[in-house]
Amino acid sequence: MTVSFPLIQLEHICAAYDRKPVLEDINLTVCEQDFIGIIGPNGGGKTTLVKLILGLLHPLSGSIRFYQNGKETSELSMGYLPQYTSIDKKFPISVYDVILSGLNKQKSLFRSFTKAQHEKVRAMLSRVGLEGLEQRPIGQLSGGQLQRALLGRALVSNPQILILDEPNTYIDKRFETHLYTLLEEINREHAIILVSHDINTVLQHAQNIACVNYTLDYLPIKEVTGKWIEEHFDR
Ligand SMILES: Nc1ncnc2c1ncn2[C@@H]1O[C@H](COP(=O)(O)OP(=O)(O)OP(=O)(O)O)[C@@H](O)[C@H]1O
Repeated sequence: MTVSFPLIQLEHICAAYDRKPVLEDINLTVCEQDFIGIIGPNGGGKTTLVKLILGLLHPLSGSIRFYQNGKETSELSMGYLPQYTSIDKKFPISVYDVILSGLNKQKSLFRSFTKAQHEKVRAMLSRVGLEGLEQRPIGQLSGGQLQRALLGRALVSNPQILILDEPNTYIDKRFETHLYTLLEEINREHAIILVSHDINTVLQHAQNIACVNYTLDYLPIKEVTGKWIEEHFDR
C-alpha cells in the first residue's frame, strides 16, 4: 500500500464576512492523491472554504497548514478553476494568454516566458480541446469554451493540487466525459478538490465527500448511504 501524506490541514477554522459567521469549526485534511467532492446548499460556504485554502481569505480563527512530503511548508502550488460567474468576460485577453497566465508564478520577474513555457501552453490548448481558438478574445467564447480555457490555466503549471468550483456549469456532455477522464489522469499524481451541485458527479468520481453548510461533515464515498444524502444534499 502506498503511503499518502497530508498536503493541507485545516483545524478549527471559523470564517466570517463583516462579522457575519459563515463557517464554524471546520476540520479537514487533504492528502496527496485525494479526490474530495464538496457539496452543500447555496450559500453554505463552499466557495468560502476554497478561498481559505487558496489564501484569498483569512480565517477568523483556526489554522491552515501546508505539507510537502510530510514536512510543513509555507505554500503549495495550486491550480484553481473559479466559478464561471466570477469571470469578467469583457476583460480583453485571448485564450492563449489566459492559459499562459497560469504560468505567471513560474516566470522570472524581468524575463519573458521561455520557449518551454510556450510549448506547455500549446500542449494544454490541445488537452482542453481549444486548438484553433488560441487568439480569440474570451468575450467571444461560449460558456463551455471559456471554462475549458480556465481549466487550461489551472492545469498548465502542473500544480500539486487542483481546485475546481462548479466546472461543469456550461460544459457540454461530450467535453464533460473528457473532463472527468482528464481529472482521473491528473488524480494519479495530484490531489483534487471538486465543488459541485451534482451529487452524482461527486459520488461517481470522488474518493471522499464533504458537505459544507456552516459546519463541515466529511465521509469516504464508500460509506455514503441514501439516508446521508437525504440529510445533507439540497435538491
Ligand atoms: N464577499 C462577501 N461578502 C459578504 N458576504 C459574502 C461574501 N461572499 C460570500 N458571502 C456570503 O457568505 C455565505 C457563503 O457564501 P459562499 O459563496 O461561500 O457559499 P457557496 O456554498 O459557495 O454558495 P453557492 O452554492 O451559491 O455558490 C453566503 O451567505 C454569502 O452570501
